[in-house]
Amino acid sequence: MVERPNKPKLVPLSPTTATPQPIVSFSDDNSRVTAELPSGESVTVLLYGATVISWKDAEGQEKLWLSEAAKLDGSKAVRGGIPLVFPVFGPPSPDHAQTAKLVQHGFARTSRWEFLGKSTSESAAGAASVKLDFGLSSAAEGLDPAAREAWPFKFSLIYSVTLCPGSLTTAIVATNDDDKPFDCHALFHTYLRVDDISSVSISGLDGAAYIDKLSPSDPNKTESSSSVTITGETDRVYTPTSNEITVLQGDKPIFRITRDNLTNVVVWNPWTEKAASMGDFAPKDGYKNMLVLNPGRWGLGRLLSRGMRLRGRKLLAWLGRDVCVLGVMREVIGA
Ligand SMILES: O=P(O)(O)OC[C@H]1O[C@@H](O)[C@H](O)[C@@H](O)[C@@H]1O
Repeated sequence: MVERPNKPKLVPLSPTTATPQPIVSFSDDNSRVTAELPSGESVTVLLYGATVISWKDAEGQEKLWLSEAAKLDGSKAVRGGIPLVFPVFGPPSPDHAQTAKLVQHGFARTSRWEFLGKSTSESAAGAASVKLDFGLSSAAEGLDPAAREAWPFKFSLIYSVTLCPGSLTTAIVATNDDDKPFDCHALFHTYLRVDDISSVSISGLDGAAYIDKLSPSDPNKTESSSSVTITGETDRVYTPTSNEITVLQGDKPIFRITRDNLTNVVVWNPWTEKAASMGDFAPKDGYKNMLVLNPGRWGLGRLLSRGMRLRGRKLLAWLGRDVCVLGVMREVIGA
């Protein structure tokens, strides 16, 4: 090689001051995906159920409650974090033929999802965020085998978990790939971690109609309090008028949950006896440190088949409702 005395210097291909990027890593035999932001926040998702099992803030503080006895080996739905509820919420009703054979809360939380990839973005202020996408469909190998028989529809789901400095967003898009319509529910069963349930209150439910699942003889009620507190077993399905609810610990807002296209919010705390009866709930007084809020859609969520969607455009316009796709459903958690 000939040496040239005035050889030009190599120009670096990328600037040496590149902005730090989120790091995405896999662990436990590729069964978990963790994303970490340069600012310190992190989220971990188990492919089983696409269950978010950890979300930490920039200081490393865990924001979600996860039972110490939760099964993380794919043998049971995870007790804690954010299990996904689809296509049925609660015990299926024997009166609804389509979902009657499903198990409580459906199969999304007990199926192994596929990791579809990550995308990163940067805000104008330079803050990096990361989106993790997961997929499950009727053709997927990971679909809970019992589900195919119990709910024989062609469908596909894309679930996205976006971590930003100060917030976590979950969104799901459900599509009917079948030639017949189906009804479905979809909820994010979110176990929020709180310091002490006795000083927690929830605002944003004032005036909301709700179904009190613990009062089957008289279930239809209206929330009269602007500050709902939890003082015993609670299991209610709210239809709030506001898209934002705030969870406060004392006077301090600790979670602000914004819903987009999600009609309902379930408020659940098992309290002493129910917690004691659940084998995977530990410690038994863990109910003092958790509040389950499930933003989601309970009630009619009818997805039309592909053919009907095409044929039905005019009809849908006439009905004035977009029932083609369940839509993007999102909860943003962050204080
Ligand atoms: O024990 P699972 O199936 O996870 O359900 C826990 C709770 O989930 C809540 O969302 C329901 O409203 C409760 O009725 C139910 O007990």
